[in-house]
Amino acid sequence: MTAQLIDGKAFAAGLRARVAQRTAALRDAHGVVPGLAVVLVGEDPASQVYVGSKEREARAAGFHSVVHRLPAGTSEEALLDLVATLNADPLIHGILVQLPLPAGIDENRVLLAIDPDKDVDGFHPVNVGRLALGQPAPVPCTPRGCLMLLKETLGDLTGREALVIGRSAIVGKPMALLLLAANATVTIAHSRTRDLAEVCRRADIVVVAVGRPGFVPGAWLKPGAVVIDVGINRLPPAPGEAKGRLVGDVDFDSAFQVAGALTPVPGGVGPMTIACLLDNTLEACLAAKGLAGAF
Ligand SMILES: Nc1nc(=O)c2c([nH]1)NC[C@@H]1CN(c3ccc(C(=O)N[C@@H](CCC(=O)O)C(=O)O)cc3)C=[N+]21
Repeated sequence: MTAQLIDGKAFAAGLRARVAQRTAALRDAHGVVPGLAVVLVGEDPASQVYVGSKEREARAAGFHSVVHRLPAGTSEEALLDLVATLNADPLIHGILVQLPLPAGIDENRVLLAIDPDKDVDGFHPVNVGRLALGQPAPVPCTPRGCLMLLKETLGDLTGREALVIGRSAIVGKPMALLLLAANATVTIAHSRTRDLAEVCRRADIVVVAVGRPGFVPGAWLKPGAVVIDVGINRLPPAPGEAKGRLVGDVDFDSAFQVAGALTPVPGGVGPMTIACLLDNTLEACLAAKGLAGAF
């Protein structure tokens, strides 16, 4: 038997529709419109595509959506000034500074400058701390989307053996905390882990976020495992192709033969990230207006 495909694209469309519905109800009842500001520094083509999608989908949900496109040579001070302006703007409830930032800009300093209440990425140290402590906080969009897909596929995660491969601040670490909060037994593996194939074979849930095409082969998986592929890797174009194919960190064809369920790339985790960003922005808006839980 081959794996069930986990349709992140369809799940994300449903989540966006619910956000749009709640946004319309909020506007009709209170005249309040969630505002999202996205800041993009430089001209990285992949970042341009993601930021374009965020802007389009925020508009489609009925948000006030603003994108600030700054040249690659922008100074750290100018970026910090923009963040301060957005922090003070009453029409903006969510601020996202697209990462990575160009060399020469201190990412940590910029993330620290964002008002934690407007930090819809959940990257501010205060929100990282809140997540670690189990306090309410905006949760990073990608791991949050992964958790939704896991719960949709498996239901209760209590007692499941979960393996997170990758220990980044934006995916691996928060993913492990979310799985722990959901009562899974969590292992975090990384580039120094010994015998990863053997560690992987024990896992009921595998979340892969390492940024290497096809890193996890089907042979590493426990038959029936649920596999979430966070990787988005653009392969070099094959002869006759204009653009290379997009592939994940999991070797799809071999994993498809062994896994119980598997997210595709594209159409898996990526669309969930943006849908969760919209949901986090709506929640930040509701909290700012004292309306949390009302819509
Ligand atoms: N502050 C910050 N927050 C982020 O959330 C953030 C960021 N910086 N920097 C870059 C990464 C990457 N990211 C993606 C979002 C959507 C897709 C997505 O929708 N992908 C589609 C395909 C897109 C395509 O065709 O290129 C899919 O997987 O189906 C991918 C990647 C958000 N990021």
